[in-house]
Amino acid sequence: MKIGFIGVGSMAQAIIQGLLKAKLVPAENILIHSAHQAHYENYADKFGLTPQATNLDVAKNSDFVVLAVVPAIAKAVLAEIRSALTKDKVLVSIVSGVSLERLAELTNYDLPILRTLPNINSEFGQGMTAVAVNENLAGDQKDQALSIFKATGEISELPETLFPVFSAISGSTVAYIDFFIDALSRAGVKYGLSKEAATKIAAQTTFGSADALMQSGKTPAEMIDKVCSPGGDTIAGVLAMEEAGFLSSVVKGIDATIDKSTGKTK
Ligand SMILES: NC(=O)C1=CN([C@@H]2O[C@H](COP(=O)(O)OP(=O)(O)OC[C@H]3O[C@@H](n4cnc5c(N)ncnc54)[C@H](O)[C@@H]3O)[C@@H](O)[C@H]2O)C=CC1
Ligand SMILES: O=C(O)[C@@H]1CCC=N1
Repeated sequence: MKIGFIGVGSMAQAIIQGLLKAKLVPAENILIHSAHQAHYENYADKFGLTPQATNLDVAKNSDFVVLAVVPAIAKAVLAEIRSALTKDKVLVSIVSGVSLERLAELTNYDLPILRTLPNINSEFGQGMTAVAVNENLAGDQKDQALSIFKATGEISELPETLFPVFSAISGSTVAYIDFFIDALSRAGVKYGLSKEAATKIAAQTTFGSADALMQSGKTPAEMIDKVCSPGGDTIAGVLAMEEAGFLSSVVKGIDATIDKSTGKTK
């Protein structure tokens, strides 16, 4: 099983590192090409991957061709590799906002296609990836395609209509959680902690809270209630955060993310 990456930016590197840690395939079975020769050749050299001179070579020599470029150039790159995309290969897209129908239109209608929306936590095996397949992808070929993302975390098969909201509360939310951790850490610095100590405390607390929530099977509201002692400190903090607009600020951020990914805003 050879997995080729077209584009070796932040997201492709996270998936590649996750695959290497999971040992899904030998490193040399990962083929890469991107816009910057010095970068992709050094990266391939460092991790034992196989560099390819062109996007077309990646497509010709891989069983799974992962399109990992920004949405604006997806069309041009697909035109470049279209002739090599035969139906014994699977096109795997991680590109935000490009539908299965559009991917088929830009390639060949008999091509097996997996559309995904991963997140950057794939690097450490803690990814969360939405997946949707077209009618040409089934059986072993589908299982193998999904195994790429199962190796780097959890997957969720979703209708494409829900991809924008998934992308907002997962792909983009990695940044929003870090934004929250940074805000907590700055509050810690305000009261005398070093930035390093405050960040570690805030990050471990975020990690532990997510883990406890999932292990307990309780709702977030139930977990909040367990921490809010009657007449205590936490309820005072929750009310002050809400007075400052915590909930509506988060939802407005998600609204803006969805509007951007669906082309409602520039
Ligand atoms: N960064 C993230 O957390 C996530 C990103 N995505 C999607 O992943 C895709 C890539 O995003 P990032 O990795 O963040 O962007 P990036 O800018 O870090 O990476 C883009 C890569 O494409 C390469 N590239 C540019 N022109 C090329 C060409 N003509 N042929 C081959 N390679 C070319 C660049 O050299 C670079 O390696 C986007 O479509 C984005 O929607 C999806 C989910 C999460
Ligand atoms: O910011 C972006 O456009 C991509 C899509 C989801 C996460 N990063």
